[in-house]
Amino acid sequence: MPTGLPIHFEHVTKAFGAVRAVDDLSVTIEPGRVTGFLGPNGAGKTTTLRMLLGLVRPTSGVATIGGTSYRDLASPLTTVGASLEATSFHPGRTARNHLLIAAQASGLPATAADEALARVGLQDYGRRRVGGYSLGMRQRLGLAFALLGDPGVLVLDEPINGLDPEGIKWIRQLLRAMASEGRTILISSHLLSEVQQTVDEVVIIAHGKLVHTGDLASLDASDTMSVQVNAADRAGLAAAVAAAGYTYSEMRAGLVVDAADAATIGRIAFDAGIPLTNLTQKRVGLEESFLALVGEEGSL
Ligand SMILES: Nc1ncnc2c1ncn2[C@@H]1O[C@H](COP(=O)(O)OP(=O)(O)OP(=O)(O)O)[C@@H](O)[C@H]1O
Repeated sequence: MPTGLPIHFEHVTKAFGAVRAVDDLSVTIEPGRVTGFLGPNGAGKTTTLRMLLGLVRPTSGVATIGGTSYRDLASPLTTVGASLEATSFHPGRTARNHLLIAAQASGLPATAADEALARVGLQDYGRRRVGGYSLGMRQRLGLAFALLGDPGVLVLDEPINGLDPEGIKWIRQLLRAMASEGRTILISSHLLSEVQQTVDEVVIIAHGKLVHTGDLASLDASDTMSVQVNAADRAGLAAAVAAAGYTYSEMRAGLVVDAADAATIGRIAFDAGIPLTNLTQKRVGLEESFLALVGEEGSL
């Protein structure tokens, strides 16, 4: 069984002229979990992954896999598998041939190609030319390349982008299964909603800087809870809520009281002698918390 290794970024900075694409990023990605690397377009995700894979040299800081820089890994392909962008495949060549060539070049046996094809569900299509592949099949083939050396660490840039619902379900199950085998799985996305059901942990960057890291639930902080409440005497309710120091917005279905819990709002209404017709605790969605963290850019 391949070993999942931690990924460390230590004070990693990459400047392109005046642009700090990545700015003093320090974070650890643990094995056995699926970690979502999130941020709006241009936040610096691809540059960070490229530094991790030795494709771009950091201006300062170090990125390591199990304590070793990619360039110094004794056996890169069996340590870390990566798929950075939609790889261009020769349309006239079969998927199996593409993989066989890559396996041979890396000193892996031919069986590695068939195993990778099977792992991504392309075993029945491996002898077809890639030119006839759908986008989803190409994505699977890209993943097969990443899996060729059966690595313990998987780094995938936007792997869900362009997949149909069935493909999304499939990759979700695959990544979760691989994490439960103890592998380290890092996947980037500019949309939290796209990876929300796949990831255990999130690392969020904006303008090259780390803005949040933790498990998915940590995004759903309690101070982002609100209460939806209504009464026949809505004006009286609004006055009582405001007098207790809460801010609210008025919706068609009632008031939405910010940063409040249902028990407290219920008591305020009771004390004011206002019978309620509705009292519901609302959580601000994860997506909204995410957008609040990454700022306006998040809506791109
Ligand atoms: N080779 C380069 N030369 C100059 N600027 C670059 C280069 N590569 C990236 N940048 C800049 O660095 C910033 C971060 O880009 P990066 O591609 O890492 O972001 P990203 O989060 O991956 O976004 P996307 O999802 O759109 O690819 C952007 O402002 C980009 O224009």
